[in-house]
Amino acid sequence: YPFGWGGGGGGGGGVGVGGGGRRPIGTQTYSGLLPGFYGHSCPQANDIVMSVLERAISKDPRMAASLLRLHFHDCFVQGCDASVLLDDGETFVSEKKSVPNKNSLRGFEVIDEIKSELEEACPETVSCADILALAARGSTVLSGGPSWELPLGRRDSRKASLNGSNKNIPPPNSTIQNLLTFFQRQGLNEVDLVSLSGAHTIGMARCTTFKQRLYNQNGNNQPDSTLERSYYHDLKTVCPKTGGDSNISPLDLASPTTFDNAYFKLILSGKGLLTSDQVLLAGNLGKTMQLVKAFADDRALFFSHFGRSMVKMGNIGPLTGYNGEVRKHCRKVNL
Ligand code: HEM
Ligand SMILES: [Ca+2]
Ligand SMILES: [Ca+2]
Repeated sequence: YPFGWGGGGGGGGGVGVGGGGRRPIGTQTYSGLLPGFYGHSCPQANDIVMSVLERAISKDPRMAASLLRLHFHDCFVQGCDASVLLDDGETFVSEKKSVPNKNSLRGFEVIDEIKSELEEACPETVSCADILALAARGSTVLSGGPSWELPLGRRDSRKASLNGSNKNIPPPNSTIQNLLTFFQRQGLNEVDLVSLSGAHTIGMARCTTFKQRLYNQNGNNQPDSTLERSYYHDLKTVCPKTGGDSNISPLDLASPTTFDNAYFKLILSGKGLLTSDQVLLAGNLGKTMQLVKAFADDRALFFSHFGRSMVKMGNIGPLTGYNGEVRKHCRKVNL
């Protein structure tokens, strides 16, 4: 697919920043969400999330990455409203069938397990959208990454958008300009782009998402010149010219299950896996190049920016108050 996951640029208008707006209050951004939202109604919510996560991640260390990614793929489509968790409905098609999501997103059973434990402890109280946000933070922490104060109170959508999912999630062969446009559409900037890309410090990617770099990056049957030689040869064994499309390779070959800043160090040595990783440096955009270097140099700096950007991403277009609902099952809307 010459333009990544289909859609490419274009469209998408209006999805994202809706409701809430973004009034600055001190250094925080106002979203209508509050860290203490379940303080009385379900004080044990985070503990329940963490205990399910601990079990799931010790059984499958990649699960932390998969859950972190779920929150991202939720927030970029209609805002952080758990739309990504819905199976096909009567009036909409599941986002699980979109090009970026199908045969790719994982972790739905873990979210179901968290939801069922929460329904037992605090019935009809904690939204699926908040579960995604809590699971993303918990997964980061359990992988050795930072924690942050997490605003809560998102409500769940009554619909999904297959089209929004195809249009709003950036493809892996994006240019730096492309990436910025996708992020700006969600109210996110260059700093957020670089810090949130640092999520690729954990997890895996399928051959199909980076094959073009190995065999035909610019339509000239040549590999991507920004790809380091020995890494290029290693990748070819995982991802042959024909077949093997669902073989997987770590996004951060140095520490694929540890949340650290190795991802940025690898980019500095030409070992970013996806085009979208390597262009943060090779795209020749001063601001993102400087940030890659700064984060490679200073893990604490990366961690503090990552937390801040995760809060910003988590504040995209939430449903609050009487909008939306608290689903009883994360895969379907309430009757
Ligand atoms: C900047 C634009 C981004 C692009 C183009 C991108 C693209 C991708 C692709 C192609 C994969 C591999 C999927 C597969 O092969 O099935 C992936 C995996 C992943 N992405 Fe991103 N991503 C981006 C940003 C983000 C953000 C903002 C986050 C979270 C904050 C994130 C978290 C992850 C994680 C943790 C994985 C590994 C998932 C797993 O192992 O199950 N990505 N990404
Ligand atoms: Ca959503
Ligand atoms: Ca790592």
